[in-house]
Amino acid sequence: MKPVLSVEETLRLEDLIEREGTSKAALMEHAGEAAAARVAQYKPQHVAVLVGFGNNGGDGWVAADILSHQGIAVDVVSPIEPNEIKSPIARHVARRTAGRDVRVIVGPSRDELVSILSEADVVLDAILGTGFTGAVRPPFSIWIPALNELGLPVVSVDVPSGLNAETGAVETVCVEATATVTLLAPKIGLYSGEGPEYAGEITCGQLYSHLDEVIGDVEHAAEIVEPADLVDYFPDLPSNVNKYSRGSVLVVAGSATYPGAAIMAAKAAARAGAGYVTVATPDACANLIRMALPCVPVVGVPSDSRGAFGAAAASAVRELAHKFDCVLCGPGMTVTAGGMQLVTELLRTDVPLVLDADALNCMSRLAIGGIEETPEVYRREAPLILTPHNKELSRLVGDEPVDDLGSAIEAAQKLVWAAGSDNLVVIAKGPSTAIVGVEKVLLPMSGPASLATAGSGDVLAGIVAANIAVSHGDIDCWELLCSYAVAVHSYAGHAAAALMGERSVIATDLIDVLGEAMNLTEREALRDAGIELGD
Ligand SMILES: NC(=O)C1=CN([C@@H]2O[C@H](COP(=O)(O)OP(=O)(O)OC[C@H]3O[C@@H](n4cnc5c(N)ncnc54)[C@H](O)[C@@H]3O)[C@@H](O)[C@H]2O)[C@H](O)CC1
Ligand SMILES: [K+]
Repeated sequence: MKPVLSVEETLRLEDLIEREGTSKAALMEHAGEAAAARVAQYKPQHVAVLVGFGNNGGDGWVAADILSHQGIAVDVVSPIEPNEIKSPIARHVARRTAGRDVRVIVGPSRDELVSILSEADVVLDAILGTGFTGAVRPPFSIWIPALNELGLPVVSVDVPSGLNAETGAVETVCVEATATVTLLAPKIGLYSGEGPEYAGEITCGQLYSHLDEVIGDVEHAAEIVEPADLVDYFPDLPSNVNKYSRGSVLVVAGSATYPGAAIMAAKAAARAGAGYVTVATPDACANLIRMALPCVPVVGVPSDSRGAFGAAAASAVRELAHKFDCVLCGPGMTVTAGGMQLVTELLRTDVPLVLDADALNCMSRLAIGGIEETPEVYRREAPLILTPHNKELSRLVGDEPVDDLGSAIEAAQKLVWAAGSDNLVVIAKGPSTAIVGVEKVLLPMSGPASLATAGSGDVLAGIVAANIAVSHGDIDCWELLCSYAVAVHSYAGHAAAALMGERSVIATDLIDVLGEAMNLTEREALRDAGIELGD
């Protein structure tokens, strides 16, 4: 796993490295080398380097010098003369570079800038980095749209200029990078908010050779899950299993209004490897679900007058629950009094539990002002996995706003820290999904846009439940097991898009390609881990 840092954590890391004997000036030299190396991959003959007032600009000045030494024509565009730069380390490298074989243009008009940029094969964006806050001010508010309009390859240093490195927010304008060379460690804003849209391909500049020895001493906002991290999490299928010992899942879901959600969750659980899946659903929709799922036993439990779980459903489901390796509750169940009793009852069982969709909304009604105020309601010995999207997560924490990765992580941490259990994991779903446990925040491989379709969450919940059932509790890191499930869901999005076209994928397509998605996840993990693949 690769650490992802907040801005404050990055500054702390730089200080720590300085105490170990490597100065910030030396880091800037390495940052410039990393940026120049990334630009050189384009094999350019002419490069324009846009620099700002700060140390991000300093990295750009260093890179400009290196590129010109490689025989590349380099234009450096700066808002001020090198002598006027306030940061001593950036001023030093700017003066050094200006005295060498580069053309320096200070404070160009928009037209002059466009004509300089038009001569370049690649542009290096070293305008603003982690020191940037608020809305972009002139002259950069003029430079950035002019650059974007030209559509040239752009390599951004650390973060695309205009992107808030902490939140991923873009207030006004932001460089649309082809590639970003982030420094020391990726910044959380690259994965949050609008970061993924603007950053292009992200690579990390290795500025310090002993990083592994010090990075553990700085807290990190999150960690990126790499394919090789998942090698221990594939459910294998020994020949001596039977349908029960493979892993059994009870899907408590559906209502007369939303029977399809129960069908999709159950089918996904079966396709994701559970040997025995059963659905418990209100009587009112049981027959319809039976017809749709010939391989799955469907148990009807008492309905209320609207065809949702009724008051007597909770005890009927509790009797069933303890016979299964995992219970998934929520898809399509709607929020009713009977549903709330059902969720309360399931939380009290000792069976691993996945709560999704309206089970989460029922849970958030169990406490006013945030469920984390009453952790005894959801604190339990057995694993509990919550799979909220932003709105559901917001309701769980008393309607605190949750609108980007950072706020989702914060809200999820409130829940897991209040319960304080290793077995509680929140899969905070969004364009960038975070998996939040009491000690870890993991960022699994992010899924394609084809996953943004109704029912996609029901499929993910089924995959998670199946993997818990198949593991039989033999798991040392629930966050990684959840990352595996999210990776399979993402690969299903890719595989379904390849078959159906990205805009045409519907949730049932994801279920049909789950077998292929699991194979893809496994192959990628083995390849990343350097394990030989058979033919
Ligand atoms: N992480 C590392 O190991 C290293 C990082 N380096 C680079 O340093 C920058 C951070 O540098 P800093 O000087 O703190 O900030 P910036 O250059 O990002 O920007 C500061 C500069 O920008 C001006 N500014 C701030 N907000 C705005 C705005 N809204 N509009 C216009 N201008 C704005 C402000 O006035 C300052 O002058 C980091 O990203 C790395 O690239 C080092 O090289 C060392 C190694
Ligand atoms: K930048």
